[in-house]
Amino acid sequence: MKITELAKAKINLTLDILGKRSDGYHEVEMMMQTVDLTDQMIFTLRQGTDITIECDVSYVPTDERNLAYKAAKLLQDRFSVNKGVHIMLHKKIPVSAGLAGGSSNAAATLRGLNQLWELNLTTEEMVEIAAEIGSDVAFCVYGSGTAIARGRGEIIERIPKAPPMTILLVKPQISVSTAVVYQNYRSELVKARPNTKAMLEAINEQDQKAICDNLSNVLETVTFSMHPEVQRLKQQMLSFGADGVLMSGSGPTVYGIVLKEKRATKIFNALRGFCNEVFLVRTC
Ligand SMILES: C[C@@](CO)(OP(=O)(O)O)[C@H](O)COP(=O)(O)OP(=O)(O)OC[C@H]1O[C@@H](n2ccc(N)nc2=O)[C@H](O)[C@@H]1O
Ligand SMILES: Nc1ncnc2c1ncn2[C@@H]1O[C@H](COP(=O)(O)OP(=O)(O)O)[C@@H](O)[C@H]1O
Repeated sequence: MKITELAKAKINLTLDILGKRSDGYHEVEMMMQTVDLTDQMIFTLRQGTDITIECDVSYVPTDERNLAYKAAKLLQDRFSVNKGVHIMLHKKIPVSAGLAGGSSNAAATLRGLNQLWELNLTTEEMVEIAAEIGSDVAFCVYGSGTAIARGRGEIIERIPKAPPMTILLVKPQISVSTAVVYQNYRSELVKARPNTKAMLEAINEQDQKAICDNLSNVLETVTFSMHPEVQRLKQQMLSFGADGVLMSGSGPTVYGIVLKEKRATKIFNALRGFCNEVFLVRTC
């Protein structure tokens, strides 16, 4: 028996930090949006209880460090499952990019194994389990759409879908650690905080221009100071004519919303001249 699931990347339309928590995490308020850059995952039932992972790119761990493995093991232990699985992961989402690739794989594993192992879990039950794997996994359980994430990211309020928009994603050839970025966050260095209410209104009214005007991420202050080339990339995308540009999550991916289709293709080609990893995607 085989189950196929698609794992979508996310971008943060807003990301605000409200304070530091006693558990070491940061209290966040962020608007999350899926885009149609997807990994494909194929789950095949195995005899015995082994969990094995195969991936078509060499730099993703295929052992217990893989978030998909963690999700499978958690389900197996929690529900005393005496079945195994082989997971084939076709990777398209750049790794350590601020696009929640690993989290989305973990969420797709919860959905896939819920079917393969016939666990009959509700979405809400999967969301609860997701929080034990990572802060971004809960949002990814829903598969697609727009939401506000609070707490350490695991409390999800689903909101109306953002309008369909063309997005350019650019992943610079550097690696940033989410933990290090959060550790180095200093609220006094933030000049303008996100206005979540204004962004919500913009989405409710399907006002693309207002969405572009309200993009905001307080973690830019940290990643830009560690890697000035990420800030330069943002400036470049704005000067090329993107309508709104923001770093996603802890970075280093920078995305641009381009409201005119023809202009998006032009900017895409210009960026491909000097960046390896550029993707033209849509909100979904
Ligand atoms: C910044 C964001 C924005 O969507 O995304 P990415 O850049 O990773 O895509 C998320 O908050 C990342 O979520 P995720 O990548 O799941 O984080 P986790 O594995 O739970 O935590 C990694 C580390 O980040 C820090 N962390 C994470 C979340 C949070 N609310 N406060 C924190 O301080 C902690 O130091 C933790 O050890
Ligand atoms: N299924 C997975 N896909 C990608 N990376 C994974 C996966 N499982 C674990 N990782 C590890 O998780 C880390 C963060 O990866 P990723 O989820 O792509 O980052 P981000 O949340 O910044 O988008 C990397 O060090 C990577 O090796």
